[in-house]
Amino acid sequence: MSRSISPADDMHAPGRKVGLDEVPIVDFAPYLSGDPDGERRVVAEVDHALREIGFMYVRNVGFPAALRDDTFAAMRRFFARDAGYKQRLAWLTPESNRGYVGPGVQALDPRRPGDLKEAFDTGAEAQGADAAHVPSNRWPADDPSLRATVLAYYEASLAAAKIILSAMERALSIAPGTFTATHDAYANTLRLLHYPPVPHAGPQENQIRAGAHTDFGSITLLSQHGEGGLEVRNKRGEWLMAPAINDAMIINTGDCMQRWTNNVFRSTGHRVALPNGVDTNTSRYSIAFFCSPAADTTIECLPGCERADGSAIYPPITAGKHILKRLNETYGTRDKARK
Ligand SMILES: O=C(O)CCC(=O)C(=O)O
Ligand SMILES: [Fe+2]
Repeated sequence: MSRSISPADDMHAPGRKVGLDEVPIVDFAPYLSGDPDGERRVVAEVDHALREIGFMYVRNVGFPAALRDDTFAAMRRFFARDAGYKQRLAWLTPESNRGYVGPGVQALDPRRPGDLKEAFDTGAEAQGADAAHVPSNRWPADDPSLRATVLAYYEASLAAAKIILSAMERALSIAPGTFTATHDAYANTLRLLHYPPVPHAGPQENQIRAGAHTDFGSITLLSQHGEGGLEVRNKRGEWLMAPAINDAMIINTGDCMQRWTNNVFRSTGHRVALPNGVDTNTSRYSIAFFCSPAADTTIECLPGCERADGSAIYPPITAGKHILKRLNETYGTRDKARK
């Protein structure tokens, strides 16, 4: 079934099922066991996955399954509310990047119509004096358990992300803390996603659930509910279906990490297609935890990642500037969608 697809031209042809040699499953149990051989093995697996494909499934990274189930239940409740309720919590600016994003508002592939999805973006709550510069979450006042569940999910995701980031530091032989100590600030985004049913006559030409894109930050931790729908582009340009696997999260590296590592770790294109390529009468839910370094972190070629001649591909940039630029590109359609 393997075929060569030009991603730009073939929006609707479904991908083929991914092979585990292509997106491997990395079991973190040996990494956390304290056994040096086990640790080395996991680090090597992470290194291979992120250099070769930029995606991996991760198991046993300490994320509580019950919390994932609770969060899916809470977001199902939220997205079932009427449009007016959700719109009162609307996402307002790329700078704040918090709140409800309605259908068609974001186009992850800016050359395409807006994505057939709705989202709710949240982040860490400001502590003390940080409130002066940290954007506020836009929680619904009548559902305190949504806030509590989502904030718990945020904390558990950050803890899991730090374990993965520490393995990545070891894979690159860079100073411990280079990644783990720069991801504590308020730059991470926890995004709840709902892809509603798509009626047969619904989509515009080339409109899918999430257009082909790369992620903006350092790593993304994704939980899919049910059947999946995520597709990952391999080096040959083929779309591979990456279904939900029990007890595993999908991890991928984003543009910021690719830039930081001078392209050693890949930021790989992906999208969410329609299950049968045309329409669907089922909803899909997913949760993405987008990790980004603190906004003032300078992203420049890490030691050991230089090209053979010692040079770097990219000039230095701050993480905040880089992420804001990418957000702005994908929200170019928002004024159109509101009309
Ligand atoms: O919903 C998904 O499975 C992936 C969404 C995604 O790639 C994104 O929002 O960046
Ligand atoms: Fe993505």
